[in-house]
Amino acid sequence: MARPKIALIGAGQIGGTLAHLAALKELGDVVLFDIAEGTPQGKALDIAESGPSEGFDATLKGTTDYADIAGADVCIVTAGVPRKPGMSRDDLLGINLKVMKAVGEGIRDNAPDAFVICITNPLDAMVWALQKFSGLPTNKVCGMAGVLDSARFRHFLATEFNVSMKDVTAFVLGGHGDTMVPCVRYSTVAGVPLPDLVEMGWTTQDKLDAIVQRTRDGGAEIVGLLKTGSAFYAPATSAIEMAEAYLKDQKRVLPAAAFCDGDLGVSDMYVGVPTVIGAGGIEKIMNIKLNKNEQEMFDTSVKAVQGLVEACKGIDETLA
Ligand SMILES: NC(=O)C1=CN([C@@H]2O[C@H](COP(=O)(O)OP(=O)(O)OC[C@H]3O[C@@H](n4cnc5c(N)ncnc54)[C@H](O)[C@@H]3O)[C@@H](O)[C@H]2O)C=CC1
Ligand SMILES: O=C([O-])CC(=O)C(=O)O
Repeated sequence: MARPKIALIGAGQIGGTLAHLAALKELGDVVLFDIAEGTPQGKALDIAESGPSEGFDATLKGTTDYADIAGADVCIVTAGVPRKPGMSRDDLLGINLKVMKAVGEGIRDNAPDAFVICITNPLDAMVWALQKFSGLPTNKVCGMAGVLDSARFRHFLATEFNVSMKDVTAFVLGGHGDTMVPCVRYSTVAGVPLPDLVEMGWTTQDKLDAIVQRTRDGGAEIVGLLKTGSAFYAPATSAIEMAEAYLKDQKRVLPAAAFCDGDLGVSDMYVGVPTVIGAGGIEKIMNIKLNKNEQEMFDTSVKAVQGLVEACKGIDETLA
């Protein structure tokens, strides 16, 4: 049977890392697409030349021609620009919206059956626009942010508790911005919720609050350190986890920016919610119950995303 085909739209920092990871894991044959002539070809050849040492047979092709993504099973979109220190993700909206239009049309015309994972920021508004521009079914278009934000939360928690990352679960919901909602009650160490761990004296409420805030600021922390761009290793790993769940029909329960149609009280927009990802794409949204405080934070986050969606409609009238 032919290997699955994975198209990576954008061959920058995340795109290159995605290609490397997809090849190392032999998830499928990789096509790297970018508008910068030479970049996708150079990265594809460089990674392919690591194949003999790593022992993978997956093929890699770099291209500036959308025709080469034809028939892709998965498309992961990182095309656009990242932020620099002093910028918010929302500052990227105008420039990246134009990129989403070109990418959406490219996917629509060449890979209409793909499962599409958008990474480009500001994430929730960009995935909303990408779905509109591509016209693909909403269950086949989603955004990656929650897996990354939850991984950051898990990393900070595991370090604080001095336990294995494997035993820490976490859910970060809402929009991928300053208003994201790390769900303390639904995050656990081996099933024991974080509030219980505070009661048990494993940490203090102040320390937990600081970890929640560090999680919210996780992207900005890396931007401040790198200075030339934003995080790319963990974002790529997170999207690969989602792509693998789809390709292997794993039915993984992962937070993703998914199209909500009344889910968690949200209608007609994309926002971070717990989902089940399998061969059907976003197969289910878990309509978890939020308490009053969580609901308030989630509503604030949804409102922030709604504002960005309205801004998109103001810029491109075909979206209105
Ligand atoms: N959702 C999330 O959790 C995260 C999102 N991001 C976002 O991901 C995006 C990509 O980040 P990086 O890979 O670090 O940026 P990068 O600048 O390294 O790569 C972006 C690539 O997109 C290409 N590009 C620009 N316009 C294009 C078009 N019309 N068609 C195809 N390719 C095009 C550029 O030539 C460049 O190679 C940024 O918007 C960033 O903010 C970054 C980290 C996490
Ligand atoms: O912070 C940024 O600009 C990139 C991003 O979304 C993240 O790393 O979470």
